[in-house]
Amino acid sequence: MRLRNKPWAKDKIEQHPQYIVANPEMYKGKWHEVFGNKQPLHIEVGTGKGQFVTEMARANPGINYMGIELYDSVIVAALDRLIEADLPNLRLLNVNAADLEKYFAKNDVDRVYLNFSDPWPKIRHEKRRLTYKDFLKLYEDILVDQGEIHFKTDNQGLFEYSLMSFSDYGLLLKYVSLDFHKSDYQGNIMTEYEEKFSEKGNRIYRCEVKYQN
Ligand SMILES: C[S@@+](CC[C@H](N)C(=O)[O-])C[C@H]1O[C@@H](n2cnc3c(N)ncnc32)[C@H](O)[C@@H]1O
Repeated sequence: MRLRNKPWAKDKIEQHPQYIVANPEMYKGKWHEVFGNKQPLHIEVGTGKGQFVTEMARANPGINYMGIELYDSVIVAALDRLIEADLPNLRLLNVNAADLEKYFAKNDVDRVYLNFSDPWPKIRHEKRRLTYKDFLKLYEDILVDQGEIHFKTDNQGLFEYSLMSFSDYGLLLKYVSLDFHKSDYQGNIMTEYEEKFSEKGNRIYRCEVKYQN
C-alpha cells in the first residue's frame, strides 16, 4: 500500500467515533453493545480502503463486520466509503493487528478475513506476515471454537507459505483454489487489490481454513 502522508487524517478519525471506534479496548467481550445486537462478527485484518468489508456488510445485513487497518492515512479512505454507505453493521478499527487481544476476547469473533496481506518476502520479516504462527495464535484466542480464516492473495509465495503455516498450526483446510477467478465459486466480493491485480492478469489464490478446537 503506497502511503501518502495525510496530516489531517487523525483529526478526521477522531471526528467520526460512530464509524472508527474510539477506545476499542472498552468493548473487549461486549462488541454487541456497539452494534446493538448479537449478530456474528466477521473481521478483515488489513482492510486498506475498505471496499471488501463495505460490500460484504451491504450484502449480509445479518452479520456485523469490522475492518481493521494500521495506518490512519489509509483508513480515512475506508471512512469516506463508510460515511457514504452508512451501514449499521459495519465499523472500523485503527489499530495494529499484533494487539488484537487488547480489543477482543475469546468468542468475540466468528470469522477472520485476510485479503491481499502484505507479503513481506524477506525471511527476516517473516514475523510480520499476517499468516505467521503468532498471528494464527492471536486469531485463535479471539475466534469462536472451530472459527475460520478466509484468505485471498495474488502472491504465490505468500500463499505457499501460508498453506504451510496453517498446516503446521493444525488448521483444517476446507477450501482451496489456485485460480479462484476461474473457479465456480459464486458471490465473490472483490477487494481493491483483487480488482487491480486480476485486471493485470494475475492469478488469484484463495483458501478457507478452520481451527480444530
Ligand atoms: C496490500 S493491502 C490490502 C488491502 C485490502 N485488504 C485489499 O485487498 O485491497 C494490506 C493492508 O494491510 C494493512 N496492514 C498490514 N499489517 C497490518 C497490521 N499488523 N495491522 C493492521 N493492518 C495491517 C496495511 O496497512 C495495508 O493497508
